[in-house]
Formats: sequence, C-alpha cells, structure tokens
Amino acid sequence: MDRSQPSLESPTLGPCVIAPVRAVLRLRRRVCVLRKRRLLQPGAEPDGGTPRALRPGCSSGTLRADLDQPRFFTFDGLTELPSRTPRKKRRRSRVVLYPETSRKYRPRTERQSRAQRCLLLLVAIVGFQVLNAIENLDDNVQRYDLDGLEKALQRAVFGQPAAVGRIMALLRDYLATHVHSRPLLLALHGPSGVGKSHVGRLLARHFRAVLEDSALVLQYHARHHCPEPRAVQDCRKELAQHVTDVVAQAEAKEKTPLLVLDEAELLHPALLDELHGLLQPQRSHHFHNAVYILLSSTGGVEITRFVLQNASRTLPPHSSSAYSIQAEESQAEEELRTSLRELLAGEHPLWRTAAIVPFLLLDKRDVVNCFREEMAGEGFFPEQALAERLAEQLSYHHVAGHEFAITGCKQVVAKVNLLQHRPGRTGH
Ligand SMILES: Nc1ncnc2c1ncn2[C@@H]1O[C@H](COP(=O)(O)OP(=O)(O)OP(=O)(O)O)[C@@H](O)[C@H]1O
Repeated sequence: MDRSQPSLESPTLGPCVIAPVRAVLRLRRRVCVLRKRRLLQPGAEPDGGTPRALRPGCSSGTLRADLDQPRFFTFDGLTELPSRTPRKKRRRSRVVLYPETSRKYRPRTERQSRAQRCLLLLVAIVGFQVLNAIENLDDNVQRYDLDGLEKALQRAVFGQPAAVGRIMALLRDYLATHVHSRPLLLALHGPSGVGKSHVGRLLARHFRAVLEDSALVLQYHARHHCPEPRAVQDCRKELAQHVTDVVAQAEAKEKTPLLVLDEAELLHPALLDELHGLLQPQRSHHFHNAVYILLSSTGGVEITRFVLQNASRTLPPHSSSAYSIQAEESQAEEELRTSLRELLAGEHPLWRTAAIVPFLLLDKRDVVNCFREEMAGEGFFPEQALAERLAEQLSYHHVAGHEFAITGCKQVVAKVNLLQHRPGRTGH
C-alpha cells in the first residue's frame, strides 16, 4: 500500500464506514493515475520540461523515473500548444479629485438618446394637434360645406369654370381659419348676362342654408336699397348699419357672414367710401371676419375685348394641345386681372384690396344650356331643339369660329316666359 494513503485497519472503524472510504480511495488513486498519464503525454507541459506538481495524495514515483530519462526537443506538438486565454483586464476605478468648493459628481457626456428625440417629435405632434383643434380647420370647411357649394356652382353656372375655380379657391383659403386680420373681398366683374348676379344668388342661398340663419347673409342691391331720389347720406348710414348688424350677429354666433353687394357700379362713391372705411384694419375685428362680394359690370368692355382677342386660342377642352393652351390662357387671365385691378383702383381704392374675378363671355352652347335650365325651372320639357331655336334668336360676336353671346343669358328668362303665352305649350 502507498504510504501517503491513510491506513484503514483501525479496529474502531466499522464495516459501514470502511466500504465508502475504500471506494473514495480507489477513485482518488484512479484520478492520480489519469493525471500522471496526462502529464506524460507529449505537449502536456507547455513550459517544455518542468512537470506540474502533483496533487497531494498522488504518488510521483513513476513520473520522476520517466522525467529522469533524457528528453529531446522536437517541433511535434508545438502546434498543439494550448492557446492562452487572454486575461480580462480589470478596470480599476479611477479616483477623481474634485475641488473642495464645487459639487462632487462626475461630468456627464451630453448624448441625445433616441427616446429623447421621439419624445420631442411626440410633443411637436401634440402641439400641432392642439393648434389644429383651436383653429378648427376641418370643422370650418365642413361647416360651410364648400365641396357641396363647388358642386352646386359647377352644375348651375355655365361657361365660367375659371371664375368658379377661383371663387372656390379663395373661399376655401379664407374659411379654413376662423380668426382673420382682414376680410375676404371678392370682386366679380364681367359684361351683362354672364352670371355674376346668378353666382351671387347661389352663394347667398348656400350660406343661408349652412349658417342656418338668414340674418347672417346680406344681399344689397344698389337700385333697390338706394333708389335715385334718396339722400346719399341716409343710404350711407343705412348701409353701415346693415353691415354692422350682420357682422355683430355673426360674431356672437362665431360664424362668418356673407355680404353681397350687387350692381356695385351703381353705388354712390359715398357708399363705397363707407364700405372701404368699414374694412380698414383699425376697425373692430368683427368686420374682418366676413366675406364681402361686389358684383359689377365695370370692366365688362375690357373683358369682352380680351375674350374676342384670345378667341383663336380657345380650343375644345379635349384637343391634343389643350394643356399648353390652358397654360397660355391662365397667363392671359392673370394679365387680364392685373389690368382690371389697375382700372378699378382708379375708380375707387376699395378695389385695391379686392380679389378680382373676371366673368368671360358665354358662347352659344352655354346660352343653349341656359335656355334648357330656365325651361326646366319653369315647368317646360328642356327640349334641346327648342333651346337651340331660342338661342338662335340672340345676337353673337362671330370670331375665329366661335359665337359669343353679346348679352349672355340675360334675355333667357324673358324668352322662356314668352313660351308660357304660346298656344299649345309643351309642358311636363
Ligand atoms: N353663366 C351662367 N350660367 C347659368 N345661367 C346664367 C349664366 N349667366 C346668366 N345666366 C342666367 O341669366 C340670368 C341673368 O344673368 P345674371 O343676372 O347673372 O347676369 P349678370 O352677369 O349679373 O348681368 P348684369 O351685370 O347685367 O346684372 C340669370 O338669372 C341666369 O338665369
């Protein structure tokens, strides 16, 4: 038996202790043998010679005997050298010295985290939503049902797509917000019978319906409200009172009123002065939160000349060169608006701040449509042939293959009325 191993021949130890101790010793011996074998394998000693110390309890006799033999260096097994696992460098905590007088915490590096950026974005979105809610942008557009108005105008007004488009764009822009620093002043100009009053009436009807209060819509007719013998000063006071009442009521109800002044060319300069004064920036904001529409035939001659001069440019809308012609047309219309503004500003300063909307001449096809519409409205069957025959009775400018009605649809109502007195009328 190996000396290093304890003796188990003690009389005091019972058989129940001896058996497990023996097993342990056997295992230990086996482990020692295995260790020795490993140490003797080539390449098991990375330092090239000195064997590692055996654990206590393992006999090193055989190993020593082997080690006493001369050994030769070979390159075999060099490749099998176990790679050293790099030790992790432990970071020592640095001692930071702070001056006695200052606060003691480490300087922090300023780094914007993603979360911070997201938070900023969220705050911006919420802010925008709040602003949007305050302004009630969507509500306002829905309240005035501008889509419905656009459809109604497109359906009922013939031959004025540019004018309708411009009116709608200006209304949309203005009614998108509730608080305004200046009013919307639209000036609809054109020759007689092209639909200015017609549009004024359609707008008034629409606003009465959406505002649910007819007191918030004023329709002022120069000839009706201020006929010739009346004193101008009375008319002036009356106009001021009308406008003040309407805008005050609208302000109380937080709505935008509509004021339509028809036949503006017949308004006395004193009335124009009064209106101009009401719209000045120093006046109460009630006057600014309103849509004013001036209808006038001033500039009709210039518009007629413009249409006749540009008639050769007007092509059917689906022709191949329609787009380039449309661009030319819009540029020409811009020039027309500029020249009209100059003309009107010379008449009265009120027009300087107005958005000018020219109404162009109607052609024969539009007049036929006017007849059909009027016939249907009066209870007649809107027969195309009859409408064409009636349209033939009107006078036209003949230019570049076009026929432009000299008086537009002005005489349509009267001619359809005559049908009622004809024997054998064709009604529904
Ligand atoms: N573009 C149009 N579309 C549909 N109907 C029209 C159009 N223009 C005129 N009408 C019809 O002709 C009638 C007379 O037109 P309106 O009173 O609008 O002319 P106006 O341009 O105001 O002329 P004026 O300057 O002489 O008052 C209208 O009641 C309408 O029925």
